[in-house]
Amino acid sequence: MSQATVSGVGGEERNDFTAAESRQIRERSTRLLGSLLRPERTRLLIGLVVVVISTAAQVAGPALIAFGIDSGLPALLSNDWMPLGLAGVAYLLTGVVGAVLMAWFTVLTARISQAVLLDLRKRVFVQTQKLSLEFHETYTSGRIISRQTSDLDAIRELLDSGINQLVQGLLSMLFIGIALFSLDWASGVILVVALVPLVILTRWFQLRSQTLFRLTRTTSAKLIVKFVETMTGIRAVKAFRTEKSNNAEFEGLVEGYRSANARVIRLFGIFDPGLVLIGNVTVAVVLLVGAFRVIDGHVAIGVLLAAVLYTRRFFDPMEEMAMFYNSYQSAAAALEKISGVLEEKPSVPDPTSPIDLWSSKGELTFDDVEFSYQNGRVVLPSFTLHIPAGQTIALVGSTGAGKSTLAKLMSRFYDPTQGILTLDGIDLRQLHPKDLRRAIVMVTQEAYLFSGTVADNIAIGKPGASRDEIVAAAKAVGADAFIEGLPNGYETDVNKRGGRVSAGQRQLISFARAFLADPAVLILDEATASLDIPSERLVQDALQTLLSDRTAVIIAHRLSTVAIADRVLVMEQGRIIEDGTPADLIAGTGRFSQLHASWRESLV
Ligand SMILES: Nc1ncnc2c1ncn2[C@@H]1O[C@H](COP(=O)(O)OP(=O)(O)OP(=O)(O)O)[C@@H](O)[C@H]1O
Repeated sequence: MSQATVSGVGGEERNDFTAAESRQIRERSTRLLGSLLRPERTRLLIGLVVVVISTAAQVAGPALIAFGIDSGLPALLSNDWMPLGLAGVAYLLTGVVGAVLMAWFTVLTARISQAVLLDLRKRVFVQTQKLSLEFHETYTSGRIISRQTSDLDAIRELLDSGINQLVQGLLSMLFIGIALFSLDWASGVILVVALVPLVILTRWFQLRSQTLFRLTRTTSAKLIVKFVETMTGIRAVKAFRTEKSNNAEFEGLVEGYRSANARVIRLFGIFDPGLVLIGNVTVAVVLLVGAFRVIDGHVAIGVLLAAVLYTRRFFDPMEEMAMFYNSYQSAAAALEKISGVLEEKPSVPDPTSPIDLWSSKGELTFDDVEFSYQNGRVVLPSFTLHIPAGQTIALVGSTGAGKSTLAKLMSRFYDPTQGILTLDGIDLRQLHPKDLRRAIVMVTQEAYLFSGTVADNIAIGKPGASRDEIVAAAKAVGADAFIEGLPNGYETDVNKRGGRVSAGQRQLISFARAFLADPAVLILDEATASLDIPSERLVQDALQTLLSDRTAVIIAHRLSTVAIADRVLVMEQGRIIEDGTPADLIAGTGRFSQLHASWRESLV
């Protein structure tokens, strides 16, 4: 397998990585983690010092008890309260210091994790928005939602508690080991022996859980994808009554998720009691061996008590550390996926040294342009086309002919695979993105309205537009009348009940948006065939206003639109097979005159 297959989101669907590919993915995650943690390095350093002191203070407890019992009590019998008093004060002090520092550590790590998560969340949003349409057309919305939700949650879980517990756990085990060996080496040796079954059990758990956790993640991701897909396509679901089969499929997925989780729980069902058992047996052995040695006079009673307390405490973080492994696994997988998305390069990159175009005339030229999507099949074979400034072009052709593809090239959603596409003589790839967006606007079929008011939605065309400008734009395209009729006029929330607008009205709002943007080139995917006649007339009038004084390319679905065009391009299988004025083409005998005839028939 070539290395290139795992770059970006390429390896997401695979789990048969070679060693080199795994390394590549791991390095990518590590790089991302490094770049996220770098700004937090001062806090991290303080946090490390704080947790070391706080754990040491907490581990001091049993040793002080041993001192109190073995030295304090005998001294007290001879009326010397000093050693016991010292032990008591020290115990209290270490307790307080340990607690205060622990609180500080918790706050510090929470701050770090918040900062890291916020940074990551922003990066994912900025990146997914920056990625070209090509990425979004293949990477499903369910997957992109998973990146921003469940993946970030997995990382949050790890940062919020997992890492704290791991660091505290490891330090505590280390300090306890040292304390135990310095107090009573025999108990220390028993603890080391106990490490053997502990390591075996943990290793067994790790190996088993790795596959199982991966299974729970993939099954839960499938659930999300199915859910998002169904809800995005809810209209088609309702129209074709696919609820039943969707339910059945979803049930199957839920069952898969449940059984994966059940297997994880069963695994914990063996691991947890196993840990407790090893802990208890070790404590019993330490107590038993210690008791004999106390009787022999080798060990003081206080030391034995401390040894038992230490042994007990040694096992306390084990369960949490095993859980850490769980959250670490999900977080690592999440980070791998997120780093893949962040590594993706936009297929339509911004120019490195952009050319400014202050005011565009709107002249478009395709010079020997060829285009194929990622799969390599040539959709638009090499062609040359000149669109003079100010011309209104109707693009017609049967479905799949390549009309939308041509439109997507003009608005630079994609770049040509060969040849050059220029605006006023400048290669679109060289044009400053902000100038490009100002000069060329595409109104898509969906006429998408974002949450917010009608006014907000129109203002998208020109951020910061005044209310007068917004109303003027609405008036120009004939949208003013219906907007004034909405419950709150321009302030009506388009997503609230009562604010719902019809397809034609949505189209008008998007026209007002485009009018306000006032681009030199307007590209319009005209999908208004379903409108009723009055709405159609309204939209038609709006269109006339919208198109005047600019270059316009309309994917025309209606005869009335073609009539207002200066020029018609007929496309077939990616080629422009006819090019002329509507009148000339109708008079001819080509594809368009047939199309025109059948349109006419459909009107009578
Ligand atoms: N993202 C894509 N990846 C691969 N192939 C694509 C993609 N989008 C479109 N195509 C293919 O490109 C060809 C042209 O599609 P295009 O959408 O441009 O046609 P169209 O003329 O606009 O059709 P319609 O009128 O149905 O919208 C079709 O064969 C289609 O299958």
